[in-house]
Amino acid sequence: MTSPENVRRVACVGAGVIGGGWVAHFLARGYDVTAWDPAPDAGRKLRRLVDAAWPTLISLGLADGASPDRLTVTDTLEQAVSEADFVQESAPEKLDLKRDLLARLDAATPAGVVIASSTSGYPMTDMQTAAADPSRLVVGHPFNPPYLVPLVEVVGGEHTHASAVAWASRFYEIAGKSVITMDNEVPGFIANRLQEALWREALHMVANGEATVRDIDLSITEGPGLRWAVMGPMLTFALAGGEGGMAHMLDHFGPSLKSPWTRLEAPELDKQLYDAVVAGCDEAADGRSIADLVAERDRGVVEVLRATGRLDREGDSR
Ligand SMILES: NC(=O)C1=CN([C@@H]2O[C@H](COP(=O)(O)OP(=O)(O)OC[C@H]3O[C@@H](n4cnc5c(N)ncnc54)[C@H](O)[C@@H]3O)[C@@H](O)[C@H]2O)C=CC1
Ligand SMILES: C[N+](C)(C)CC(=O)CC(=O)[O-]
Repeated sequence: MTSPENVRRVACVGAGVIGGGWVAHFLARGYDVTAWDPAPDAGRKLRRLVDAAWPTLISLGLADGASPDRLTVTDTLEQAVSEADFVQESAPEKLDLKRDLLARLDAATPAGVVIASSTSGYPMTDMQTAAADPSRLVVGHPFNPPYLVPLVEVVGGEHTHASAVAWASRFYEIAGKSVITMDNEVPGFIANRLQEALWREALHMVANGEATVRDIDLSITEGPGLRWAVMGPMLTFALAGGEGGMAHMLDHFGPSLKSPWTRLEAPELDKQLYDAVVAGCDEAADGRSIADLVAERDRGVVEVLRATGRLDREGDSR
């Protein structure tokens, strides 16, 4: 098995929003990247995504020798993975598709090479059932866009070997990511479980006419979101306790946790709610295209990373 330090070639299978973002990230980190996606126009879309991200990646600093020319889009899945030192799967979030694809990847990838899935929430135990060698299959859950947002959540399944989880965590670190390695398959991992709780409440408020899509977004970008880029919800709330810190915060506000501030069931995603959320986002976009919004988001994330000193962290360059 190649050590994480000696990885040269990464295969990305599935090259949409997240697979394409992974491709841009690994190219910027100086890897050779092979990519495969069954969609007829996938290669063209992928190169467009990489080209759009590249100026930002240059401004952040590329690894020695990094170049978009080191991307090869292959005609088959087998060609993409046959010489890979690591495989990142980013196909659609459908359990049966992931099961079949991971089994196919396992059959085509050289023995011992770790294969990671970008899944947003399926436990690896449920996805690895059809693979001949499930021991090398891990979840490597990224955040959009993977070339800018550092976090990856790594966890194995029941049949994953601990060494594959450790290998993937180390590799992602060398490749410039911030890694949370999980010992157990917590539903939704950590960050998505938190995000989904917030999202569920947001949908309830839109469905009940309690808040507009714009109100929801402003409530985060002008409020808690500003603090969360600096400190997480725990330390942020510790400061709500003043000199008494978290202990005073819990004494003061802990009992109100029992107040009915939250609705625990997910709302029905019926047509009315669907249409309200889509129309609200169109209105919030205010004529900006998705490409405009991606560029605006990327500029903002880079500024936040700079302002919070995250760009010069140890381990960020290889
Ligand atoms: N979009 C997001 O914000 C995030 C998505 N993810 C996860 O990443 C994965 C991919 O999601 P997206 O990139 O958003 O979806 P997407 O729809 O943008 O891209 C999926 C790509 O997979 C390709 N594809 C279809 N069938 C395939 C197959 N059998 N084998 C390989 N590729 C196939 C499609 O042609 C498409 O290009 C999912 O597991 C998702 O949960 C994880 C973090 C964030
Ligand atoms: C929307 N999503 C559930 C696919 C988001 C993620 O999984 C992570 C992210 O980028 O926020």
